[in-house]
Amino acid sequence: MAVIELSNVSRAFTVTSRTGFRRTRREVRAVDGLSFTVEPGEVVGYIGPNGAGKSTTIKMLTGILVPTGGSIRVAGVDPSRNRLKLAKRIGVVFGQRTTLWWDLPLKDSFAVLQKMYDVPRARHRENLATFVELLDLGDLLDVPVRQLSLGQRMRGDIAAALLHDPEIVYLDEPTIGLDVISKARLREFLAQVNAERRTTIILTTHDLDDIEALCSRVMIIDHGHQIFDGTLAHLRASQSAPRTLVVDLATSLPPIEVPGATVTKVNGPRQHLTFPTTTKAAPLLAEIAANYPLVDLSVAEPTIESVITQLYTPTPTS
Ligand SMILES: Nc1ncnc2c1ncn2[C@@H]1O[C@H](COP(=O)(O)OP(=O)(O)OP(=O)(O)O)[C@@H](O)[C@H]1O
Repeated sequence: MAVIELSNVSRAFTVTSRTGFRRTRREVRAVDGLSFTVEPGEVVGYIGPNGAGKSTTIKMLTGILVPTGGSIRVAGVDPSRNRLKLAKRIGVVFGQRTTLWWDLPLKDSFAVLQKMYDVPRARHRENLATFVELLDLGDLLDVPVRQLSLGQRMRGDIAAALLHDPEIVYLDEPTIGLDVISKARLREFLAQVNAERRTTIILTTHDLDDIEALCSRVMIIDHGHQIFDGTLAHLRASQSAPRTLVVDLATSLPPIEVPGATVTKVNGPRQHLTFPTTTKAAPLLAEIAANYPLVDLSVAEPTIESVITQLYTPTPTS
């Protein structure tokens, strides 16, 4: 049974602007007729350009915002009507701000959370020991949160969001501002939590490496509408972003001529060619090998960035 269910959900805001002495009011539809379900244990990447409606969706899923239309059920309840009840079953991390107590040492924040969520002491101890080890928090427990670096604080925030064994976790930009090693460790940790605890994860991020590392499913939203829902492989296949062929020749030559492909860069004996995803690579390779002194070659799939950029870019109408 689905753990998250949205049916035709909308959320509008009234925005007032002033020009001279005139005040005008207009309606912004942050989320507009959104429907989807999420099954227990799924890791869903929820992505979209700035202002697409991601945070508004997450706020409705936690019950902070009430939809102006449609219905939502999270863990079997309406979030806005059962906010406190639901709080025990979900965890939330907002990368841009902390939910920890600024002046308290990390361990005291964790102790407050144990009381707030009424977590049995033995379970709390067990979870804390696991997260301290996996997130390398041992040396940080006595440090006041305000003295932690961004990466250290984020690890603390993630532990805090998981200590009460939530079934669902919403992560909003959890890797923002972290260095590559911290990002990789955090992704590993989240994958482990998902695998071992079957925690459902909804991940909002602008870092597509997070999505590639963690998400079995990606949902893309733009202007409040869902524009894609499927696997990364489907997403790649759904768009016609070109593939790249990198060819190493025995000698430097002017751009080679290969029907169906276009040379985009010449770098000494190395030439880069692009060709549509609909074209098969093998005949191109045969053509090059037959006509040029080929030494080595590789085919690069379109990056997920290029696929998504193409998806966000409206096609010009003629
Ligand atoms: N409280 C509010 N009052 C008025 N408009 C709002 C409010 N909250 C969001 N909006 C508008 O709703 C739209 C969607 O905003 P939202 O914050 O959900 O986008 P987002 O996808 O999370 O963007 P970002 O990636 O920049 O965080 C935007 O046009 C935003 O200006």
